[in-house]
Amino acid sequence: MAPRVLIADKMSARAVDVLTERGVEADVKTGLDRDQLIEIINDYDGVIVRSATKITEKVIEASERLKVVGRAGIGVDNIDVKAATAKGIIVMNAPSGNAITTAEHAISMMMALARQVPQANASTHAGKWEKSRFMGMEITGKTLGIVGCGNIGSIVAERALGLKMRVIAFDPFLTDERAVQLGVEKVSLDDLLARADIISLHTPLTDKTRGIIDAAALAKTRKGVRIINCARGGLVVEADLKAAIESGHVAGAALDVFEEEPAKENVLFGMEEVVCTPHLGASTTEAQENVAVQIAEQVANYLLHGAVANALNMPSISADEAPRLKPFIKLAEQLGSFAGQLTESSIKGITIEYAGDVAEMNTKALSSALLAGLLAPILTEVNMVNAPIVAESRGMAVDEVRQSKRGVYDTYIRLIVRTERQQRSVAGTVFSDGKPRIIQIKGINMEAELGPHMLYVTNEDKPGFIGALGMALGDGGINIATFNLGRQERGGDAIALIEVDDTVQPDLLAKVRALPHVRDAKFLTF
Ligand SMILES: NC(=O)C1=CN([C@@H]2O[C@H](COP(=O)(O)OP(=O)(O)OC[C@H]3O[C@@H](n4cnc5c(N)ncnc54)[C@H](O)[C@@H]3O)[C@@H](O)[C@H]2O)C=CC1
Ligand SMILES: O=C(O)C(=O)COP(=O)(O)O
Repeated sequence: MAPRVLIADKMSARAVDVLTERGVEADVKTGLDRDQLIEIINDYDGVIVRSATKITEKVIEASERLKVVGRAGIGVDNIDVKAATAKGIIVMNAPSGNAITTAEHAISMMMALARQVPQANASTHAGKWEKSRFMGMEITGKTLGIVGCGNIGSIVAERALGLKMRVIAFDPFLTDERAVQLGVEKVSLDDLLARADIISLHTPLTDKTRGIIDAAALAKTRKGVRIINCARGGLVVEADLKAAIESGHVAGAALDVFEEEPAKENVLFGMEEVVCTPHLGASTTEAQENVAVQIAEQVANYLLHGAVANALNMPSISADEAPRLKPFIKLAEQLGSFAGQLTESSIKGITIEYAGDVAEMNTKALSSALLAGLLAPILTEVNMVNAPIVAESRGMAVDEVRQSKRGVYDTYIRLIVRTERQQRSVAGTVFSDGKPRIIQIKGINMEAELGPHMLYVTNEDKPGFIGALGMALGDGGINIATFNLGRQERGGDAIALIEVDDTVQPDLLAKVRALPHVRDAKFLTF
């Protein structure tokens, strides 16, 4: 059955074209309220939104089928990424398609502020010809302070330098090299506030950036400063900005985004010094086409091929590597699951060894799959998306080791699990048939393919064990599909990994455990 995607906000029709061309069913239903969305969300494998539709925890909770939320744009503050992660739903955005357009809007806003274009326009249309009322500010030689010098902030910086401005930037993650490359001066926030003639905000809205321009920050700015916000409402405390404009300290502000959107009312509305647009930053034909195509391609690639790009809660897997990675993801999951089902005490830490070709693959994705397999038997609601966070929150140390080929196998993954009581290891490989095999357990070599029902027996290598086990299973009505044996040395520790056709019930398992030479027996499912 073809995957189905809901397009819940108005966007370029190219999104539908791209999805349908690739064999994904697309429905466009915009303007749904929360309850309407909850009612239909179960009909879809994916949903694509812009900033209007809120993908809240309630929507996520209601969705049993949803696998991916796509954002046709950058900011994902309308999506509960945490709730999606917990449920294994990938959240992806289109991080570059509207950056230029948004940067251009910030520059337009700066020009509009400097020359009071909107006010002069309204006045002229009204037939007033107020030539002496609109005295502007020349931009050349002025200092632009950019808060948040990422994708958009960098483009604004480049454009502003072209306008012969001096550009200073505050961004804790901006490297010295990047600042030099861009031609901006890296400064502290206080320095920026003290020196900038114009301040333009380009950070996401986070706990750290919320209210970054408040009364205290404004008090540190130069008299006559102008503020531009084309990032997110909430970065500027609107009431504080209003007060600073009224006092004459701030000369003007240009706002594309507001604390509450859609902004039908706002404390800043009606102020002569304030230029507003209704969240138009990304609204050009070019940008809208870019983000619609990009997100539709990403969502389709994920639903059809398991390729992951620009996800906020999952390592990337390219469309090229997805098919090659697939059997190794299965192997990693199986290794994790095998160890997880055997582990009875809390896991202190694990080491994942990637040897040979697999060491050159996307080990981040493989480790996520392995952790999901490992934690799934212990915890509910764990998956490849949230497993690394779950492991971290449980204080589980995860070490990755990459090494060149060792031993007879070209490539293999070995998992070592350390619990309070013991250390356990299991290794596997993928054969040329694309099927994963377990090749070593506790250092004992074997070659076993895991089926849905497996019996794992540890025993002493003594004559009679195999016959007794076969009899016990036969008496219990259990058919053996495959039988894999391995031992440390003659007469030493031995293991048997047996695929059976049905569930081995606890009473039969107890009988197997009671057989001579058996140390332990576990029934495992995959
Ligand atoms: N008005 C509109 O229509 C649009 C608004 N946006 C918004 O623009 C914002 C920036 O987008 P991008 O440049 O693509 O994001 P980005 O992630 O490339 O850049 C954000 C930058 O902010 C920096 N940053 C994070 N915390 C900071 C802090 N506490 N102080 C200073 N800098 C900090 C980061 O290091 C990063 O360099 C986002 O909030 C996005 O939602 C994006 C597109 C359209
Ligand atoms: O991409 C972003 O972050 C934006 O803010 C653009 O929002 P929009 O898609 O125009 O509702």
